[in-house]
Amino acid sequence: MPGIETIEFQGLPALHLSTADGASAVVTPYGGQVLSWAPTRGRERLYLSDRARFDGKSPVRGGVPVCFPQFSTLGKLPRHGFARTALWEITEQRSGGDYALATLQLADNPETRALWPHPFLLELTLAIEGGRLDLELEVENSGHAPFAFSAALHTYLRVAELEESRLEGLHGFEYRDALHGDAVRRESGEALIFEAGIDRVYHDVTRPLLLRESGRALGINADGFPDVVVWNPWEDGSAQIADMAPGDFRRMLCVEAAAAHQRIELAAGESWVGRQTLVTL
Ligand SMILES: O=P(O)(O)OC[C@H]1O[C@@H](O)[C@H](O)[C@@H](O)[C@@H]1O
Repeated sequence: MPGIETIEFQGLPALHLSTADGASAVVTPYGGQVLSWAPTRGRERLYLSDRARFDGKSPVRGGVPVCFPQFSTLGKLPRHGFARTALWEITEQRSGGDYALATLQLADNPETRALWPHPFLLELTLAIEGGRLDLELEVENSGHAPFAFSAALHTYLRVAELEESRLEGLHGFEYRDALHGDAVRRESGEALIFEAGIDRVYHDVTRPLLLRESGRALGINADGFPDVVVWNPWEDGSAQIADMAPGDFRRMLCVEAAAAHQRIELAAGESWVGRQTLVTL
């Protein structure tokens, strides 16, 4: 039956969204994290590690973790902030014949204020329709003083074979390369191909991206998020990652919509919105 169902996913509470034409997604309030997305007439498009921990404490390796209020180690908080390990609340569920949508919220609470002293409201909305997944992250400053944050939708895309995949659209953009001493360079390749680990923040990306694989392609568009992070740990990096099987680096590529290069300043009472859309082509 298409619509929205409450399910248990690896022991976590979750919503299963589906449409009459066969698209589906799973999201859990734990971390406000999308765990699965399959478009109409298509296979799963998100990577989720077989070794992911679903203990309600650890970050879940895969799907779309929400990084907030800190991207990576750009601050004093735990890596990628606290939103991905906090319990969010489901606030809206809606579906028609051809679409399904859910909204989850996370508000500041004693645990978040102990780490980061600001009142805020985060809202994640996911919507599926046909070959499309829309993710929207809204950040509201619900306090009386300004704050600054960095953030990302840390999307783990599933690929059949990374070495046969290419990412188009980043040509000409400046990036910071975390694997080469944070050197800042300009992308000179027409497409990124993957033959080694990669951990880059591309700045102010204004074009949609295209992930090409043999036999299929995925359009990746962002709005509001100025940056794109491209990450794959490769063989050496994944040896340090306990919750990922050794060969899995070939099956995933993170293409993240991020506000990482510069923090976003939000005045009291103001909101900011960032989106990432994935479309099968
Ligand atoms: O292992 P974590 O905390 O989920 O982070 C994974 C990766 O996330 C990426 O966004 C960062 O650019 C990488 O540096 C980091 O290693």
